[in-house]
Amino acid sequence: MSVVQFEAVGRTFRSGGAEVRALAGVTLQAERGELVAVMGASGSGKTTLLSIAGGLDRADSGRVRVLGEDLGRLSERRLARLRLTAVGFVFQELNLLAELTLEENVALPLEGAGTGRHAARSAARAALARVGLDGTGGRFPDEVSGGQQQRVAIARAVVGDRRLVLADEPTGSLDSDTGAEIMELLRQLCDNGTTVLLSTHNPANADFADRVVHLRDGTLDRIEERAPRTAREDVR
Ligand SMILES: Nc1ncnc2c1ncn2[C@@H]1O[C@H](COP(=O)(O)OP(=O)(O)OP(=O)(O)O)[C@@H](O)[C@H]1O
Repeated sequence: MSVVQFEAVGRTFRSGGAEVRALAGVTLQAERGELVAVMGASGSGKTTLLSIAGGLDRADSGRVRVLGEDLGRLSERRLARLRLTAVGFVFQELNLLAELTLEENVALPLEGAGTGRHAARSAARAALARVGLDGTGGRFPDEVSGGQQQRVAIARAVVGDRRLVLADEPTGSLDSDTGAEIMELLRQLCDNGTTVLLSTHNPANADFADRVVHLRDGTLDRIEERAPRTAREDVR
């Protein structure tokens, strides 16, 4: 079973009298442990694709399956549940809450999904350890670097073993060395079984991908299969 499967997916926005076809007949898939990079010029449909994969927006044609669920058939309530339990989001803007500690920030999605406070905090500490921030849970976002803040955002996306991470330009606000460290981390998560769908303008990020999907004006231009930079031998 693919983690994400798009079959001829379309999405058209209407604002005023104008219509914008953000996606037109896009077919792609991502399997367990794969990092799939979505590339394309500004406005080519990358964010729309990620939003639909994460159930934040709905396709208006075609079929989208996530972890075997046909998103078009899910009620808003079940879609929200899937978002809370199986899917994590990472954005260019970190969206960490300044008044909460790192551990509290990471625990938030679990607490939102109904996990008790103690279990959520303990899962948050485990997620922080997975991103190389063991022991930093009591600090506040403004006490750590931008790269560390992005690691916290990734911990928040994977906490509780979410199987799909949707990352929209996650290195966009970082310098290139820190960006490469974040890509190494995403690659490592994939090698341990997470699936990452990443939108990026940066060809260096695509070097970490198993597959690169090129969008042009909402259509699939081509798909490249890649041998990713990190060795795959350590796949569990
Ligand atoms: N809510 C919306 N209402 C109207 N048009 C929209 C909406 N969301 C996206 N669009 C349009 O759909 C097209 C695709 O947008 P999208 O944000 O998916 O592109 P993108 O590849 O992510 O761009 P960028 O790299 O600049 O983030 C654009 O023409 C955009 O203006």
